[in-house]
Amino acid sequence: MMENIQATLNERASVTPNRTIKMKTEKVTVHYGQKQALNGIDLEVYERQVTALIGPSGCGKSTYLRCLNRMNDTIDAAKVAGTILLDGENIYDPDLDVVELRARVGMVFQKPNPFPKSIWENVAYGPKIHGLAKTKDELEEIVHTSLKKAGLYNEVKDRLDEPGTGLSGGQQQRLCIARAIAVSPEVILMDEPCSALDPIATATVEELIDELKQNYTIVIVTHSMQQAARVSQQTAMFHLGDLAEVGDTEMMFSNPSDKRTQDYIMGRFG
Ligand SMILES: Nc1ncnc2c1ncn2[C@@H]1O[C@H](COP(=O)(O)OP(=O)(O)OP(=O)(O)O)[C@@H](O)[C@H]1O
Repeated sequence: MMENIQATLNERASVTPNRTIKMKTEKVTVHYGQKQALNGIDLEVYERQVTALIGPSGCGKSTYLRCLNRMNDTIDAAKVAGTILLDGENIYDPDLDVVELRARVGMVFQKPNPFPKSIWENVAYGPKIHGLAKTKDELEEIVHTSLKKAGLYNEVKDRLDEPGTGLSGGQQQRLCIARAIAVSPEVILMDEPCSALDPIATATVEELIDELKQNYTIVIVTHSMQQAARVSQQTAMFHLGDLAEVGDTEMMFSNPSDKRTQDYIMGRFG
């Protein structure tokens, strides 16, 4: 396992780290009723980089991800406390519109979830409700560009009026990525985006994530150590609601300092 991850790291082109902070959380806690799921998370997410959240099942990765665009607000039992900043601005500021926030910080889920509408409508819906296009031509342009950026255009350009749900799983996930891109997000949150995909579709989505980081800040929850090593520049290891360790992905996998990270990467638990 470790040799494979090391080989993956060696294959990666070396990247100059960008240390512009896009999002920052301070002392973030989440309770579901009486149960505390996050115990005070301090983490910085860097602009135009991929941050991977790893850790054993139930450690709070998805809960943390949902903090970043206030998706926990949609769960009645969830109570979030602490500070969450986007470009230095508190995302709970009363002046900040939550619908606007979720356009700036988009989300792609584990299971591809296209709307039961045409491929075109799936992508056009967001720009329409956010009033991003003044004319039909502009809307058309956004749909085409988003599908291209999601690496799906060539496969669907002749059937844009067919249902999104008729695509393969991997295509559906790229359609969901196109839908997220269509509203010009700054950050894209991905919750195990490849877990329902086969290895070939997974490789396509991973390549896409690598390209997307040129324009977007990405935070991805993954159970796959290989995937974290392949796609991310920063890795955050969660354990029982704590942030066990965070650092440069290469450093985390080659020389983790926390025993919990070592054990997890070596496959001793989780
Ligand atoms: N809607 C909810 N209501 C109550 N408890 C929840 C809810 N969502 C998550 N939890 C609890 O919070 C803790 C963290 O869950 P979370 O889903 O964030 O972990 P995770 O690391 O993403 O897990 P997995 O890798 O299995 O998806 C778990 O104990 C879980 O049972």
